[in-house]
Amino acid sequence: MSFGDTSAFQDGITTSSLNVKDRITVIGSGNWGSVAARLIAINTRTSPLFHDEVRIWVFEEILPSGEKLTNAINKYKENKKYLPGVNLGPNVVADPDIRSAVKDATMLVFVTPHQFIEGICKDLKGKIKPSVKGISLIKGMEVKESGVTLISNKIRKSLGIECSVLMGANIANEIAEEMFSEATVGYKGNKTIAQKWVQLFSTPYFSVTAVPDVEGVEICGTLKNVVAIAAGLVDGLGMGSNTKAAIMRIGLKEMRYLARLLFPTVNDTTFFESCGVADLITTCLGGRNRKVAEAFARNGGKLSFDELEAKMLNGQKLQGVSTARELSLLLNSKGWEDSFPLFTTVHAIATGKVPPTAIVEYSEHVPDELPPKSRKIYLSLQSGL
Ligand SMILES: NC(=O)c1ccc[n+]([C@@H]2O[C@H](COP(=O)([O-])OP(=O)(O)OC[C@H]3O[C@@H](n4cnc5c(N)ncnc54)[C@H](O)[C@@H]3O)[C@@H](O)[C@H]2O)c1
Ligand SMILES: O=P(O)(O)OC[C@H](O)CO
Repeated sequence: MSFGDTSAFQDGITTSSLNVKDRITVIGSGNWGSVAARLIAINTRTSPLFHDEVRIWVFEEILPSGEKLTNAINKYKENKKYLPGVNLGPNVVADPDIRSAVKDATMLVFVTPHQFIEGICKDLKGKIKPSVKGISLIKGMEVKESGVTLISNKIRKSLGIECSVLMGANIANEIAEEMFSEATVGYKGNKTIAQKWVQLFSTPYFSVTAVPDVEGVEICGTLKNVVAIAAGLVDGLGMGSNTKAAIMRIGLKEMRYLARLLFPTVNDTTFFESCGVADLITTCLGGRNRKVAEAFARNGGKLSFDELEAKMLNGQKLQGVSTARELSLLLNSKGWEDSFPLFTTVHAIATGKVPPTAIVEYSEHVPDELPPKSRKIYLSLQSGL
């Protein structure tokens, strides 16, 4: 049975075989969170596997109209701030209280900017039954002195629940407009729950496939945001398609190399799923990281990424700049900087240590093994750092 073929699931998972209907809560109501809730709500309205209602936890804020975002979502069935003009579905119910939002949920969908997951896990610790299943749509990671923690692993460890991931070439606004897209579920061990996630998300225009490589899927989604910053910089510098293609190729190579250093079990074939090369392409062509990086380069770095994010994204958050910072901590602590010139240069540019033009001023070489520390890889940072 093909995992992407949802019709076949009627044989695998039925209400009679499980005998319970799952209740879904989406944790996060930004741009992608709202679209994810909309996709899920389409399926819960029709599938006997799920309760009709989809709860969505909202980080409360006041709209320019003076209304609370939560009240506005419940009244208009629309997220006027993060997904204006799109009906979320009659069965989407917003709740600003995270503990009440997850009460009775059996399946939790985590979809917030990655910097907020620590606080969310603290709020939920001890409140979630171990039988609850989680899935993370969050593209990011946590780097501390103790090492790298992927967000799904943080959720697993903090809340003591199973956690899959869903990543892919998924610019949320396009999926809201029902343009055909693909996504990849990454799972560990439990195939049955992966099938259920596929069923929860799949629609005729959203084709989901599952692979047993949770780290591979998640690290692709996380690292491509840094490559998208590099792609936006070359756009802002007025360079052409060849340059951008070169950036994407080098970025993909660094993604693969780092993925294998951190998680040796990562499967090469994962890079050919939607979460890999397809997400890299769409983000470098049409994503927010690309867009803000282009503006950064056009301004010659005079406005910071934080300033541009606030000015251009109306509350939406970039993940690429913080991921570049986290990568820099990691690469520095491991002595791996020379092997990742693109990742390293993006961080140096974002922090103003070198100008945006530095993105094309290195000679690329990514060896198969860790290189000797003395190897000089790129030109710009020899003088810049
Ligand atoms: N937007 C996309 O096209 C897209 C597609 C695929 C994956 N993703 C990933 O999904 C994740 C969520 O992205 P998004 O687009 O839904 O969000 P977003 O960029 O629209 O972020 C804004 C969200 O952050 C919330 N927020 C602000 N301050 C907060 C706080 N202190 N605590 C908790 N929440 C707070 C806001 O209320 C809002 O819901 C990210 O990891 C992103 O990379 C996004
Ligand atoms: O808009 P971005 O750059 O955050 O990218 C959005 C998605 O991750 C694309 O799959």
